[in-house]
Amino acid sequence: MLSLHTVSIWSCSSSWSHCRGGRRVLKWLLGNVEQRTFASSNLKFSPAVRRVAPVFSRASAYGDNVAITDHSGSHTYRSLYKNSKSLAGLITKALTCQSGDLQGKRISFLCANDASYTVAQWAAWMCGGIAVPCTKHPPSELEYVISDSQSELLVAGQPFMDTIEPLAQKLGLPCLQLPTTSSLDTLQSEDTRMLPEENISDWAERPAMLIYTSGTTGRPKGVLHTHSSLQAMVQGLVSEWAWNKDDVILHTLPLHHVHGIVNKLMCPLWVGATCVMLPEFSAQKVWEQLISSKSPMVNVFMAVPTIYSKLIEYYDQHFTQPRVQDFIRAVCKERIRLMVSGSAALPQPVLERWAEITGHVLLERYGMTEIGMALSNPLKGPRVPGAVGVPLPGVEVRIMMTNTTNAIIAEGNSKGTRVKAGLEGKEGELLVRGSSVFQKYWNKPQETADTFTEDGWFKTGDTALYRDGVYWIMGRTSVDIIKSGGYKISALDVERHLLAHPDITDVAVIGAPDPTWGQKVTAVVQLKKGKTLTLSQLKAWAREHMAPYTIPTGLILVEDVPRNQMGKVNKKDLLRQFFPTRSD
Ligand SMILES: Nc1ncnc2c1ncn2[C@@H]1O[C@H](COP(=O)(O)OP(=O)(O)OP(=O)(O)O)[C@@H](O)[C@H]1O
Repeated sequence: MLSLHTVSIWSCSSSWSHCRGGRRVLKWLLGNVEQRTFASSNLKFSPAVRRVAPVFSRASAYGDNVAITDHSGSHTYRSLYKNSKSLAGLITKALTCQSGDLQGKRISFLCANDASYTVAQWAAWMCGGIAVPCTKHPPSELEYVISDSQSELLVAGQPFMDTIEPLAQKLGLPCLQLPTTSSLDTLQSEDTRMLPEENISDWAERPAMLIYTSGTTGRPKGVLHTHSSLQAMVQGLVSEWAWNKDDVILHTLPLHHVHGIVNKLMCPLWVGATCVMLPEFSAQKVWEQLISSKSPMVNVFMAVPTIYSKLIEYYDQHFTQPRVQDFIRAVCKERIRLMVSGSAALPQPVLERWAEITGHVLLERYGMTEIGMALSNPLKGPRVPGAVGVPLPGVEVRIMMTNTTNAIIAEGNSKGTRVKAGLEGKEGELLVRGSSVFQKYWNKPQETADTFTEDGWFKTGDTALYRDGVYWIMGRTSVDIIKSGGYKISALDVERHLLAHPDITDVAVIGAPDPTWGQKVTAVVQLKKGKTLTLSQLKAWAREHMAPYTIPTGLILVEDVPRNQMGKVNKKDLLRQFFPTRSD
C-alpha cells in the first residue's frame, strides 16, 4: 500500500494558503465575490477572489456541442439554454411575478433522467428561484419535500404529471408540465425578455438549490446551497479529476443527490462535455454503453458501490467467454479514463474484482450533501484501497477527539496534513470547512447551529482517521461505530471483512442493544443463492480473518439487505426492525 501524500508534523508552524475552487476564471462570468476568510490558531487561509455564475451562463460558449444524449436523442447546449429560458418565462408568468425575479422562491421539479431535468434546474435559476429536485420514491417523500421546502410552483417532467398534479391540487400550487424531451423545443414563452438572469450580479450568495438528505440518520433535511457553494464543488472536481470538453460521462444515478446532480451532471456541463443519460440503472445497458463504439463513446463513469456489485454480477453471468472478457478489458482500459466510486464505503472485494475485469482501480472519494466532495484518491498516482484519499482543492478538514478535550488529531488541506505527535491513526470526528459547504438547513436554525462549531467547521457526524498519508472513513458515528465491551468497532470495517466470505453477497453490520456488552456486533447477511450459514460457522471463519472483539456475535439472514436508491442502508430502520424498543 503506497501513498505519496505529504505528511508534515504537528510542530510545523508554517501557514498555508491556497486558491479556493478552480483556477480558471472566465472573463464572461458574472459577479465578483470575496470569500469568507477563516483563520485558526494553527493555519491561515488567504481569501480568494472567485467569480460566481450558474452553469447555464456558460452554455452559449459551448453552442452546438452536444450537452446531453438521452432516450430521445441529442440536446445541444444552445437548445438546453433556449428551452430553459422559455420554461423560466412560463414559471414567472404562472407566479405572476412582474419583475421576473423570484428572489429565492422554491420551484420543486420531478423529471426523468433526461434533458428535461437540466431544463427545469436551469429555468428555476434563470428566474432567480431555488431549484428543489424531487424523487418519486418513496411517494410520501415527494409531498414531504414539496411542503417542507415551501415550494410555490411544481414542474412535472414526462411521465410524472399523474404523480404531481394531484399533489399540486392538494397543496393548492400551480403546476407546469414539460413536453417530452423530443419536443422540448415546443416550449414557448413571450415573457423571457423580463428574465433577470442577465442583470443579476450577486449570484454568489444567492441560494440556488435545496437538496434533501437521504434520511439515513433522521428525517431528511433540506440542505441549502448557494450558487457559490455549488460552483466551488464543481470547480474542485473539474480541476482534480481533469474534466474537459471531450469527456463523455455515462449517467445512471438518481437526480436528487449531490452525486447525480453535481458530480455527474453539473461537472460535465461546466466544461462543455457530454452526458449520456440512461432513464434508469440497468446492468445490461450500462455494459452496452461502456463498450459501445457508437459516438459519443463513454470515457468517464461514476457510481455507488452497489452498482459496481450489480455490474460484476451481470458480467459473471453473461460474459463467460475468455475472448469477450479480453475485449471488455481492452476497451475499458484503452477508452475509459476515469472510474469513480462513492456515496458509501467501497468493499475491497468489489474494488479488486472490478480491477480484474476492467483494469481500473476505482477512484474512491468521500462526500456529503452538506459539503459536496471533500476527500478524494488521486486521479494519477496510487489509490489506497479502503481509504478516501486527501482533501480536494478548497477543502479544509480536521479530525477532532470527541471526548471533552476536543483536541485536534489531524488537520489538513489539499497541500498536506499535519498530525499531532503520537496521534497518527487515532479516530475522531471529521470536520470540514471551505467554500463548498452549505449555507443552512431549510427552516431548521437549531439543527444548523448544532452542526457547526463556533469557528465555522461543519461537523460531519462521521468517524475518520488519518494514517499512511490518507484519510479513512470508519462510518457514521451514530450508527456505524459500535461500542461493545469497551471497544469501539467500525461497522464498515466488519462489513469489509465479511464481504470476503465466499458465501456472503451483501451485509450490513449493526450494534444490537445488549445488557452485558452495551452493544453486540450483529451481521445482517444476504447469502449467495443456495448457501446456508450458521452463527458458529461464521464465527469459525471469522476467527481466521478478524480481530476477536470485532467478530459478530449475532447473525440475521435476510433475502435482501434493504438499500435505498443510492445503495445506502438505513441502519436505524434495520435496528428498529430487528430490535424494536418500547418506543417503536
Ligand atoms: N467513500 C465513502 N466511504 C464511506 N462512507 C461514505 C463515503 N462517501 C459517503 N459516505 C457516507 O455517506 C454520507 C453522506 O451521504 P448523504 O449526504 O447522502 O447522507 P445520508 O447519510 O445518506 O443521509 P442523512 O444525512 O439524511 O443521514 C457520509 O456522511 C458518509 O457516512
